[in-house]
Amino acid sequence: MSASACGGAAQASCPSQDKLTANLNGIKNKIVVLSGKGGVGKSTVATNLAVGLSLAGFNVGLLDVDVHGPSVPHLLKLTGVVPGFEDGVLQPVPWSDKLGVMSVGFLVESRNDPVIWRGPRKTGVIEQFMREVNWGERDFLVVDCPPGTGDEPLSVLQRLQPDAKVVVVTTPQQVAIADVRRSISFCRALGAPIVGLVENMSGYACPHCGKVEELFSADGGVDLCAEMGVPFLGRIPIDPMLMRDGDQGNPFVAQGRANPTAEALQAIVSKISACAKA
Ligand SMILES: Nc1ncnc2c1ncn2[C@@H]1O[C@H](COP(=O)(O)OP(=O)(O)OP(=O)(O)O)[C@@H](O)[C@H]1O
Repeated sequence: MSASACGGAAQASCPSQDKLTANLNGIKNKIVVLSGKGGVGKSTVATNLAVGLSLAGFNVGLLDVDVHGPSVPHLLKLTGVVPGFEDGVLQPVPWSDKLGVMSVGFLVESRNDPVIWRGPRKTGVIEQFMREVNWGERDFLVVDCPPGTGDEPLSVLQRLQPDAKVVVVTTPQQVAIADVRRSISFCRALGAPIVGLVENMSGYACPHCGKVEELFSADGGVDLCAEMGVPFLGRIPIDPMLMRDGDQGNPFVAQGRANPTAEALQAIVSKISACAKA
């Protein structure tokens, strides 16, 4: 089976869903970043994708629905920010004039408090995000999901239908691949088209010379794409600068570096923007 990015079947929406998604009507392209496995770099990919698209001139929203570990505020140096609330709707927090951000992390009072919410509460928060954030006119909404195929990705994909597309993130190891295979089946069961798969932490980028060395098994993501007919979007190496930038709240793609990691991220941004509805 061969695969190309951008594909996707439209599905009929229902009136109650139309009401729930009214504040999403001005968004041309919805990209959901997910993975069956935790810690593979979903937030890193989602944040750099959103920033990269905004730097390419697109008007972008970034929505973080990881209720248990919302990391987007930290990755963009926006921790402690309280979003505005006007006319009954939340206002995205501006990172720049081209990128607005909303995260469940903005609504949790303390960064040290655990979020102990059962499924319906989590689903309710996600539906509130869908319904009550004034996204306005955007070229893209990038959604960072928590790991797995549970309530949060299910709610997001159901609410964003019929036109959400998915970017799946994995690492090369078989233990991640097995979970990510389930994510692909999950998307297919929901009728959500997959733009492609990113193999993150694929090899190691030397901080001195930039050369990428294979560390563990390679090509797990490529093989999975071939097996399941999913487009391959690229490999991002383990790069200490990518981690350090994230820790410091400086998105890597905005630092103007020229190395294999920057090239890989830029290529992913270009592939996603090539699929954009104008
Ligand atoms: N290619 C990479 N090179 C180096 N560090 C990376 C890379 N990708 C991600 N990281 C680091 O790995 C850690 C986990 O990344 P991230 O939070 O993006 O994963 P996640 O999949 O969103 O996690 P979770 O499942 O907890 O939501 C972070 O410290 C991040 O900086």
